[in-house]
Amino acid sequence: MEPTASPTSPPGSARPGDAPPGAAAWARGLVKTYGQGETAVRALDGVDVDFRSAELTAIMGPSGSGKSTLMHCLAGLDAPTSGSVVIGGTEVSRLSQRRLTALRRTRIGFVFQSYNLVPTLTAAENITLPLDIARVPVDRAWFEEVVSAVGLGDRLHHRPSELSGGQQQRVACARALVSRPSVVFADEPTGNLDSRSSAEVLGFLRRSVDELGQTVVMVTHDPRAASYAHRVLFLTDGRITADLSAPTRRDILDALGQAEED
Ligand SMILES: Nc1ncnc2c1ncn2[C@@H]1O[C@H](COP(=O)(O)OP(=O)(O)OP(=O)(O)O)[C@@H](O)[C@H]1O
Repeated sequence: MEPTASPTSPPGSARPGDAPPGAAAWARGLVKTYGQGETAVRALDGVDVDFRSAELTAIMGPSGSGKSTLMHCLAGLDAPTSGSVVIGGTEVSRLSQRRLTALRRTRIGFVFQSYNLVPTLTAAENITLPLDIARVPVDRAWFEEVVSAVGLGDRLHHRPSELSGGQQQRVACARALVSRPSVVFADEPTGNLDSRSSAEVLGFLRRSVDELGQTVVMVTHDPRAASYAHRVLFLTDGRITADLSAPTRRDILDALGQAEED
C-alpha cells in the first residue's frame, strides 16, 4: 500500500500550504461519527488520502464501509466530526456556508446515480445550469470540447425524457465538467445503467482525465467500472485498507475477496 499522508501535514490537519505534490484534493485525519453513546457509528475512522491531479480514482468497499460518507465529507456535502479536507487549494472545513455553496457550484463537479437532471430543460441548458445559477459566464470553447468529448452533439436540444439513461448520465457528466472543477465526484455513476451505457459513461470519465486533465473520484460497487480507474482504494470499517495502482478486474476481484476474508 502506498503512503498517502504528506510528511509535512500534522495528523488530522490538511492545510492549503502543505499541498502534497500533484494533489488536486486531500484529506487528513477524517473521522465521522453518527449518533452518540452506545449507538454511535464511526463511519470514518481516521482517513488520510491524497487524490492526484488528472487521475481517475475508484473507491470500493463492502456496504456500510463508509464510501458515501467519505465522498460526502470530501465534497463538502457533509461535515466531518474531525479532520480536514483541502480541494483546489481551499480548506473546505473552514468555509462559511455561503462560500461552501459557491465552492460546490464552481470548484466541484457531481455525478449521481440518478442523473438529477431538470426535466423541463434541454441537455444544453442542464449542462450550463450550475454556472448559470452561480452567474459565471460559460466558456464556450470549453463547452464545445466537453460536449464533443461526451458525444452528445446531436442531442443537445433534447429534454431528458427524450434521452436514454446512458445519454442522460453523459449530460450529467458534461454538467459536472463544464465549470472545469478541481475534482469531479461520481457516486455510483453507472448504478442504473446497462453494460453498454456503463461503458460509454466510464469511457467518457476516463477520457476526461486522460485528454482533458480532469481529476475524478468515483464510488462504485462494480469491479468492471473500477477497472477503468488509474487507482482503486478499498475501504473497510471506515479505514483505507488497500490502494491499488492501475489494477485489472482480476486484481480488483482478488482484493475484494481478500477484504471479505479479513
Ligand atoms: N445519516 C446517518 N445516520 C446514522 N448512521 C449513518 C448515516 N449515514 C451513514 N451511516 C452509517 O455509517 C456507516 C457508513 O455508511 P456509508 O453509507 O458511508 O457506507 P457505504 O460504504 O457508502 O455503503 P453502501 O455501499 O451500502 O452505500 C454505516 O454503518 C451506516 O449505517
